[in-house]
Amino acid sequence: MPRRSLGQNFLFDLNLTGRIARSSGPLVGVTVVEVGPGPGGLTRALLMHGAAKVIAVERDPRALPALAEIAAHYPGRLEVVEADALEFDPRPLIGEGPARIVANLPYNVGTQLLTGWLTQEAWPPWWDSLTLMFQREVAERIVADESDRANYGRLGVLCGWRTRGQILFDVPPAAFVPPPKVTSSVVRLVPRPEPLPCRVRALETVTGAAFGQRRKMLRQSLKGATPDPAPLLAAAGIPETARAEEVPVAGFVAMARAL
Ligand SMILES: C[S@@+](CC[C@H](N)C(=O)[O-])C[C@H]1O[C@@H](n2cnc3c(N)ncnc32)[C@H](O)[C@@H]1O
Repeated sequence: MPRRSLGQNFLFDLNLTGRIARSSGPLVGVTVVEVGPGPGGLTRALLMHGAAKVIAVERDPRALPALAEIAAHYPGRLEVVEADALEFDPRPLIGEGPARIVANLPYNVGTQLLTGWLTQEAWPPWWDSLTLMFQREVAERIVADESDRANYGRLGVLCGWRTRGQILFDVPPAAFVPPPKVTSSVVRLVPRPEPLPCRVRALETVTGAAFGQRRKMLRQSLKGATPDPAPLLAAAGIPETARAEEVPVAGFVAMARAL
């Protein structure tokens, strides 16, 4: 029985799992880290489409027998780790060559995992792309910039700072077992090789304050980050009367650098 508390909505449609696997980019020679393989529909597709190795990190031990069966079909290419992906670092298991992350993520921890992958200090990161399934509304927040004020926020700034992202396609609830309440979307994010330098912490402080009171002018909302926001705004060339949702990613980075 799928467990709601673990965000278990499984995919069995071979066309769909194949489409997700292929949309991550050419797989031959690539090591894929898959979070939450569950019974292994997407895992199997990644292996069928040529991934050199899949490191599958699953928290639910009930999925292990099905994954062991897949591993037996692809000797030496599937490594299953029973762990909480929020705490597990796959890097020691990755050998030479390109690595990437592909996952139909558990919705309850999806954004937390994404934030973890985007906030590591070392950049470019160890992965060459992220191909991830989210609820449609979360996907829209991930790719939003200031031209999409309804969805632009902390997540959009973080993703836009370090990656280029796009929504590839939607997946209807009926494609999952059991069906979730909302439409899902597959998002692909590719690291920017040289994002504007700034400290992750400073950026999080600035965006937290600015979007925490998004209807207020920045000269007010940024008091959550610094007692006197005026010099910060001047250094970044942003009017004191601007609101968070009007400021492009580069503006937030400039403020974080001045903090
Ligand atoms: C949305 S299901 C996707 C399953 C499978 N990839 C598929 O597409 O059919 C999410 C999976 O993530 C697992 N999971 C939930 N929380 C996890 C965590 N913190 N670490 C690792 N796996 C987790 C669940 O047990 C479940 O198998």
